Amino acid sequence: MRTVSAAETAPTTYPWAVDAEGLTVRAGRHLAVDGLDLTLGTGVHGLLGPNGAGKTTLMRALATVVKPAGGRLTLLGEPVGGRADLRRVRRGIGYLPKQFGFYPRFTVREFVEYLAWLKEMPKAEVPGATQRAIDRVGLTAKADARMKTLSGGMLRRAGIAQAIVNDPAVLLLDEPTVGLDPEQRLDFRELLRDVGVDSCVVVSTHLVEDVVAACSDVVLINEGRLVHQGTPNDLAAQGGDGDAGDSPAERGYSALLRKHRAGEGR
Ligand SMILES: Nc1ncnc2c1ncn2[C@@H]1O[C@H](COP(=O)(O)OP(=O)(O)OP(=O)(O)O)[C@@H](O)[C@H]1O
Repeated sequence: MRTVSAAETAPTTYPWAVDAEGLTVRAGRHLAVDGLDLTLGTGVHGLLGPNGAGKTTLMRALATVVKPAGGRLTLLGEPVGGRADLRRVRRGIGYLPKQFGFYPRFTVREFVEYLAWLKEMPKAEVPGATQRAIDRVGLTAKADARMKTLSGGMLRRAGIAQAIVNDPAVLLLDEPTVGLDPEQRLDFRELLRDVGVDSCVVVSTHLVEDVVAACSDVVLINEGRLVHQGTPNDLAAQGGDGDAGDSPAERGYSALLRKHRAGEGR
């Protein structure tokens, strides 16, 4: 039987899981998110953008790792920023950073359990939730292997397991498919679709094909601003024969960036 998480039983009185208006976020001294307007609800949102677009910085703000420098950000109905108490919001978030740390001598199970504890999950739920998360990412056979013995792709799957262990209402995955083999990427897309049925999933990636296959919504940002938001079909419809790319969606991506850069005078 599946345990119902706190995130699921919490009243959902907010229209959007993520609601940002004029959001600015600094990365060092640089304003990496620069006046972003964005609303995200239930579903799988693919976050696309060229190197340096601000994807990682945005993800860090959504994960409440970094506070906004300005504008408004509301997560799960709670305003973030200032002196807001973020504990309730954090219990509803799962986050896989691009680079994540771990104790190499921990087993996969210990690693996931430790993160479940940090997320303040009720103690009695932790073992079952940990096993379920490990099973969902296909690491059952490695549950008791030490983290330092895992391959790159397996490590990333352990990272995904800790991100989903609390059945988060908002799941943030920063380049989660790096290192996954083709079979694992297919399984991962299925997992995303599954989690996205009743949660808000945000996946940052450079792989346009992953977005087309697994996402219900595409968010394209450039220089910290929203360039386009729509379905994968909308994205594909933006491109033409003259645009760079091997697929309609890639050509749509190139066309939108080209128009955005021209509009900004670059
Ligand atoms: N610590 C920092 N100090 C100064 N500038 C930074 C810092 N971290 C990031 N930046 C700058 O902020 C901008 C956004 O970086 P960010 O990592 O959010 O982009 P990204 O879209 O995730 O890029 P990539 O696709 O290359 O991972 C870039 O111009 C980057 O150079």
